[in-house]
Amino acid sequence: MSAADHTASTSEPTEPDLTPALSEALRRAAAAPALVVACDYDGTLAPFADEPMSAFAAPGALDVLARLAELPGTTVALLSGRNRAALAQVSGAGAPVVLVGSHGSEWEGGFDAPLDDDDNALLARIHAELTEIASGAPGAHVESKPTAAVLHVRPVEDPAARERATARALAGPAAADGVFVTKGKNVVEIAVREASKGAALERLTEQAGADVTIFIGDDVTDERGFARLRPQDVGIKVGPGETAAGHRVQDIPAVVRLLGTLADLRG
Ligand SMILES: O=P(O)(O)OC[C@H]1O[C@H](O[C@H]2O[C@H](CO)[C@@H](O)[C@H](O)[C@H]2O)[C@H](O)[C@@H](O)[C@@H]1O
Repeated sequence: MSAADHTASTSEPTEPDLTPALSEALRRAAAAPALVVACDYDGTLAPFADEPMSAFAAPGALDVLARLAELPGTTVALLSGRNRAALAQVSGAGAPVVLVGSHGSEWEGGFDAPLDDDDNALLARIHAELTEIASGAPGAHVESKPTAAVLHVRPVEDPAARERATARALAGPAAADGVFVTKGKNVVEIAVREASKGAALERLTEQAGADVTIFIGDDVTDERGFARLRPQDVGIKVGPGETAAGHRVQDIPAVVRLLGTLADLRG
């Protein structure tokens, strides 16, 4: 059943935000001996902001994650496109919450495959080209990550300038050989290493020996995570848009309430 089907079948939800199917899935997950709860950060737990380091977690989000992470047999993870240091800083989250950055490729011990000289040279070139593109679109800026450079156009007021900058990035540095491109929400990210939230979820699931994994996300990059969930797992898409997730909630406050419901059921 698709997320749209679940959204449509809202006859008798037990919580205002939750369809009966999602309520039942949470009840089942809460009873699992080993549970992973993995959440995307931006757009899932934190409202968007023009300046990435000002995108703080929604009220109650960190408290409920910490509460879940204290429960026996429960692994809680933030699985973000951000680099790990930025994720830790902006979210304020830390152990026992597991932080996985750079779209699933950056763990506590760093990257599995660190960059070599050629990768670093390519990354520097991408960064320079994106910086030149950003200089032509007032408000645009470039975020540096260990394996990627990101053109941000959210603060660009003129929609035509925003479109132009995005198109230039896609036609220019994003079309180079050996790069991996992610077009997210008002961002074009160009990486020199491939990363997948799907592979990261599988690793979290295996490490924890999880009977059930819950993954919550809002962006296109999260679709690679939803696509790799097992039948017994629970994928939850936040907000509108096509998705491979089996369930959907409307917005960030609904995510915080849902996590609270899960903690109550499991606690
Ligand atoms: O996987 P996520 O945790 O959702 O991270 C995805 C990207 O999030 C950040 O960009 C997004 O949030 C910014 C702050 O609100 C916003 O300005 C931008 O428009 C959004 O796309 C982050 O800066 C990126 O590095 C992440 O890849």
